[in-house]
Amino acid sequence: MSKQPPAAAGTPIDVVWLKKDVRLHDHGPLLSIAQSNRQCIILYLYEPDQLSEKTVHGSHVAFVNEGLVDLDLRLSSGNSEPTATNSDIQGDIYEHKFQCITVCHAGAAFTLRSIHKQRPINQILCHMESSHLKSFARDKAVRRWCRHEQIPIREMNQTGVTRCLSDRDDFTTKFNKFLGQPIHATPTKMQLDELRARLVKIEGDGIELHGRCHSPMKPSDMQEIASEFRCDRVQRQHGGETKAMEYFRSFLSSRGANYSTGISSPNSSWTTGSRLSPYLTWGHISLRYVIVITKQKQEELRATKKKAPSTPSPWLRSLASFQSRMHWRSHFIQKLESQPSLEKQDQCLAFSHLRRQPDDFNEKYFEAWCQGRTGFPFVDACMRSLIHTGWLNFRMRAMLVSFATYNLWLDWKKIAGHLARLFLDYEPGIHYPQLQMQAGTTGINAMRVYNVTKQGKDQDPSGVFIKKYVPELATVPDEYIHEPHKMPASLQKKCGVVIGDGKGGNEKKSIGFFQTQQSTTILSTKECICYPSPIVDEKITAKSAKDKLSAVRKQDSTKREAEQVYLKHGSRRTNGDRDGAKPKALNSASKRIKVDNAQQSLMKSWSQSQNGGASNEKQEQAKLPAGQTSDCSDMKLLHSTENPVSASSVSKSPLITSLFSKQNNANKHAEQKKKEWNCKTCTFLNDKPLGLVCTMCGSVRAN
Ligand SMILES: Cc1cc2nc3c(=O)[nH]c(=O)nc-3n(C[C@H](O)[C@H](O)[C@H](O)COP(=O)(O)OP(=O)(O)OC[C@H]3O[C@@H](n4cnc5c(N)ncnc54)[C@H](O)[C@@H]3O)c2cc1C
Repeated sequence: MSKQPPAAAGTPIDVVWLKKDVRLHDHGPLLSIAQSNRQCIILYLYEPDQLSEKTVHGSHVAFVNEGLVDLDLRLSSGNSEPTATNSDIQGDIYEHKFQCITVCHAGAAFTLRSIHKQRPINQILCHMESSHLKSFARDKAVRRWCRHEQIPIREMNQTGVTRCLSDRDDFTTKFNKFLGQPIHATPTKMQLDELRARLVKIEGDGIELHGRCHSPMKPSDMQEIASEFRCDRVQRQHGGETKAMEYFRSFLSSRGANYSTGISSPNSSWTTGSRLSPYLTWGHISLRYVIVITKQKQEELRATKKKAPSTPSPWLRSLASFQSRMHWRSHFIQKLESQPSLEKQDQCLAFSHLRRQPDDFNEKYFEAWCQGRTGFPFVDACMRSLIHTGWLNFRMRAMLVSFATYNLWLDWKKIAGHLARLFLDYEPGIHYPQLQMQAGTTGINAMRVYNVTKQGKDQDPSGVFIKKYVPELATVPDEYIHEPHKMPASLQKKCGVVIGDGKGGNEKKSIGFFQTQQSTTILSTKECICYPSPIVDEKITAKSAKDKLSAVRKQDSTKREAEQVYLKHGSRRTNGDRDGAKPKALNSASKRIKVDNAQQSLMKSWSQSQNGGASNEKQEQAKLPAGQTSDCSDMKLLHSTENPVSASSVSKSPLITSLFSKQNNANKHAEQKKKEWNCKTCTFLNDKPLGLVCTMCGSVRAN
């Protein structure tokens, strides 16, 4: 180990600011300081403003802590191999004393300022984060401060998401370019030994840092988290790069073979799914590393297949399917990066009034859903399994959201916090676009209303999953396990389970009764265990919800707005994918976009010829990418009656004739549109031109 002289006070230092990237492999910032000869601090912060988000749960912090201990152990032992196993982490992680990582319970800008006052910062190295609004705000504040102090901040990319992406068409090219860059080498043992010698000794060097933590901070001590969420989950996955690598290895060597066929059922997906999501979210494994190593495995498999083409193997199909999902990850995160307001706002504003009318929110339904006491065994099992483990497969997550937003008619914003706290892998960039997609408010995806009873029968035919997580129903015969309320009273008695509140009461009483109980407690009357009867009629509620959504989807204004959403966010893959954004749902809109683009260029050249080449500001504006207009202004322009082109000035070529007749229709349409007005309160499009109040929400017309 080469010894460095102690830091002279005032020698500038580098700061590696760890965020959601607590790992050693493919870590640009850590490699950069490992290769340098500069003094540095490796900093991790428990940030009060970020912890106070309603989405934070103690299990998230506990998972992060395991990652910190794992990394600290590796840095301090010089054990740089990502395949190394760290048995030390199995002990009480809260006993661990940080050797290499400086951890503080304090805000980012505040801590960096404090360090800089005591030892000038030469540069800050970190990864770019595309997360919720509070983290955007935090990053902006840090960047502002860096600019003011003239401290370079290098934010490296680890997701393949592009900041300030002006055109969604460029996403894939840029993403592939990101993937094509070499994986950052893991620092060698020698580099780590040298790095350790260059770490600033905080107290030893007389540096005082507010909120310094010498050991991981327990979630139970974090006052910023609401007290009921400062706990952990019994059966969650454990954090750390070592664990992440174990999961990845076992996936590629055995578990992943039946990925394609196994991921739909909550029984099989537990093992056939990669289970990498929390590691990817918290940065304990790198996205690029997973994609590249999987690609290598795919190449090996292809080579083997060439040698023995007749040997059947599910591997290639499974890994192709897995790779698509790895790509979707960034595809979804890009949406939030490009439009952070998706956390709070409907992607397609035409749906903003839905589920937000005065009587729409039913607190009892919400509570029953949150606790897994809806009387729909499969829904309840999924919710309770999440409560225990913090993980659920994709299909069942989608089903939970579908049930909440269609059958219970709950606003996706009301359920977002609960699910985020439950998901150990909570990733805002996937969470909000997915929530909206399942709730049907994106405007560009097909409406997916899950029949929860059918899902149960398909994915858990003999009720194994249900009986595991809804033990009240353990004695129910298989033929009734999906609809226990259909059991005759005599059979209920025989099984020792009463469906309803056990008092012969009606549904509502039943919910009230269960709502006060802990989610996993089995309730009992004197003789029997109780399980609620269904809180809603599945078919009736699904139909009513579909009708309401369809009515909005059919409106021309919705379609026009959906076009804008597609331009800004839609997947450009022509075949679409089940879980990805699906242009198919927008076929007509996509066609219209093409025509409109042609119209725009024609209109521009016509107007230029009419105005002697002077540019028409409004039409220039109409050419702006969707993301650069505050609303659908470009589409409004296209349909505006200010079109300077007259029929006589147009050539009679078939293309022009057809476009011109389309333009005439558009003009007629625009006339019609002038009579419609959007409610300022609920955004509902009212078609009564002289109406003084909104038909939907009753607000007084403001325009
Ligand atoms: C309402 C809803 C909310 C969701 N919220 C999250 C979330 O907060 N964090 C999260 O990681 N996933 C989320 N997902 C996507 C998906 O359910 C999980 O990624 C998956 O279940 C994780 O298990 P796995 O690692 O075994 O996935 P695998 O099937 O093995 O997939 C590998 C990786 O690909 C990514 N991925 C898989 N499916 C999707 C998808 N549909 N969209 C985007 N990326 C995907 C994940 O990073 C995952 O780890 C959500 C899905 C829904 C329907």
